[in-house]
Amino acid sequence: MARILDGKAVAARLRAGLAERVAGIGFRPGLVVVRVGEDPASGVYVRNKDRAAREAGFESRTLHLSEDTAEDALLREIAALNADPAVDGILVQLPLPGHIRAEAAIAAVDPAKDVDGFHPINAGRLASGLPGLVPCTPRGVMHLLREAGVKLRGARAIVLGRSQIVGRPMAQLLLGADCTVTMAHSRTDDLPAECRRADILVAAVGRPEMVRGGWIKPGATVVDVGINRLPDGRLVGDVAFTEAETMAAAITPVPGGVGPMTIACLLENTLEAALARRA
Ligand SMILES: Nc1nc(=O)c2c([nH]1)NC[C@@H]1CN(c3ccc(C(=O)N[C@@H](CCC(=O)O)C(=O)O)cc3)C=[N+]21
Repeated sequence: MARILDGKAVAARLRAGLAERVAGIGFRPGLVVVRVGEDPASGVYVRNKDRAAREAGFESRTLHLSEDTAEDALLREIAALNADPAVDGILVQLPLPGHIRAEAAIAAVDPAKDVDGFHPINAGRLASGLPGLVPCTPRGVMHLLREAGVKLRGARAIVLGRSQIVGRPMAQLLLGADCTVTMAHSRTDDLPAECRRADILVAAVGRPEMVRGGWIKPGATVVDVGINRLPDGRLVGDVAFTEAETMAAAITPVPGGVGPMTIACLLENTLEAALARRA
């Protein structure tokens, strides 16, 4: 039976460490989450992030704009936050309403305040092996793998999903840690066979319980980034957990796995951005 990688506990330790560092720097790093409209899933995330930020001594606020906000009005709000010296981190909550181009909003954020790490400048830095702000979820996954003592150098890793937000930066970080990385996606031939070769499997596809027990190499480490709400209200990942845990050596649960790490890394990025801007 697999060891459970307790993201909730690791995230709590990470946040406690950040709180200690913040207490020693003489100012409160400022984080602003920009939320447009009423996407219900975003509500939970924004509240959790706000509480975590305050508990760790950050200044945190949400700029909540109405659903019908025009794109150029949103870009002006972002420009004002870029110019505000008290703001160290800006996160534009996704998804945005359909009439706003997400790429335009992301590109409008000052790369030095881009604590999501989604700006093309930061994505390019990561792909080039240069320092920059790294997306929170992949960063959180790397923390979890290191904390769990998972051997990375030379290991075969597979990333399911090629999103800008998780899959691509995840593959870059694993590559940077000397894994042999496969990026798989909806068009990959014989996905189960690809998965069975992997010592480390990271699932980030957003399809409930798609990864079955038989896809997992015995003894592998399984990281489940998916958070899917089923019609019956249950929260499940992209991995069929009860099947997978009989095959894997270590596995992250949903909830309580990667999600809490994402929030802790948002704070870590905000502190990093705050210190870098003042250096
Ligand atoms: N610009 C932007 N950046 C994001 O990072 C971003 C975003 N937009 N839009 C929405 C998604 C979603 N997301 C989550 C983060 C943490 C949990 C989390 O902490 N989940 C807990 C609780 C889950 C629950 O009970 O609902 C867990 O997995 O244990 C969930 C979801 C960040 N996102």
